[in-house]
Amino acid sequence: MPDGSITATTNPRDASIKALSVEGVSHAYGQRKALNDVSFHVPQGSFTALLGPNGAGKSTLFSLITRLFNVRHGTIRILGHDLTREPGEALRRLGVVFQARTLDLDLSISQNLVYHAALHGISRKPAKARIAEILASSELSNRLREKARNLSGGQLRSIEIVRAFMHRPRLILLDEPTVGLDIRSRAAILSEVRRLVREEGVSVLWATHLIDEIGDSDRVVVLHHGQVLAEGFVPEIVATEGAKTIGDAFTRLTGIRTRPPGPQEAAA
Ligand SMILES: Nc1ncnc2c1ncn2[C@@H]1O[C@H](COP(=O)(O)OP(=O)(O)OP(=O)(O)O)[C@@H](O)[C@H]1O
Repeated sequence: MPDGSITATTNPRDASIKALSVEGVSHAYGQRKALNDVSFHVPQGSFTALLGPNGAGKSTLFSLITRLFNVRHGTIRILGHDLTREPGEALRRLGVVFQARTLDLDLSISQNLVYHAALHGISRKPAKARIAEILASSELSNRLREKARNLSGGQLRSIEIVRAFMHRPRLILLDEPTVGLDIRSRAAILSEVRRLVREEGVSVLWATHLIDEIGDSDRVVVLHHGQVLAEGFVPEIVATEGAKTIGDAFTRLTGIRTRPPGPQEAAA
């Protein structure tokens, strides 16, 4: 029996079991090292930002956690379940929002969500109840019969987030979910995910290269050139770096100057 699996099964709320633990993970594309001995964790019930510039290795890491790639060096555990030794147990506790859009635009919003729920063994009635629960305070609850192609980019992303939450996973990965969205949609999506973290006690790993998406009480993992340069709550990282803000700390760690949102991101 793998380490931690008995405790994880009998007491999933045990805080000593991490929602995600990544230990000594490396990955290379041929000669190019994308991840180099990466270790960090996501505590249960936390919003953890994986902060890194383009090419840092965020998508590679997500490909390993979702098992698109095999973990060849190191160990990844989801709620104590080793991804290599117990892939079924690990993956059924996981929800994912990939960077690329993945809804079927010719199906209705409801059909997209009910179909996904069916893949997780959830039948139509409980699936519809779950959709209503997640979308209780959203205007999208009145548009479930519309084709997905009628929605804006931000609304499509919101539905992908609902879809990731449908089967009540304990850990959700979001790979740069606000890329290409205007500033208002970005803020709406971020606050919706934060609400679900609070209300459902789910754990989130939110990959981003945008400093302004990080809140003062978030945990942050700074990834650069495939290596973890810092991990901790924002005030800890800021203090350790002798910085004033998390943006400042990021610049000290990586040598990269942060910039305000670009024109598309800023357009309301
Ligand atoms: N299929 C691939 N073949 C070769 N090199 C790759 C491949 N995919 C990624 N890389 C390289 O691995 C490194 C990490 O890339 P990765 O896409 O994981 O970073 P990222 O942080 O997700 O960046 P982005 O935000 O641009 O997607 C980069 O140097 C990238 O060029």
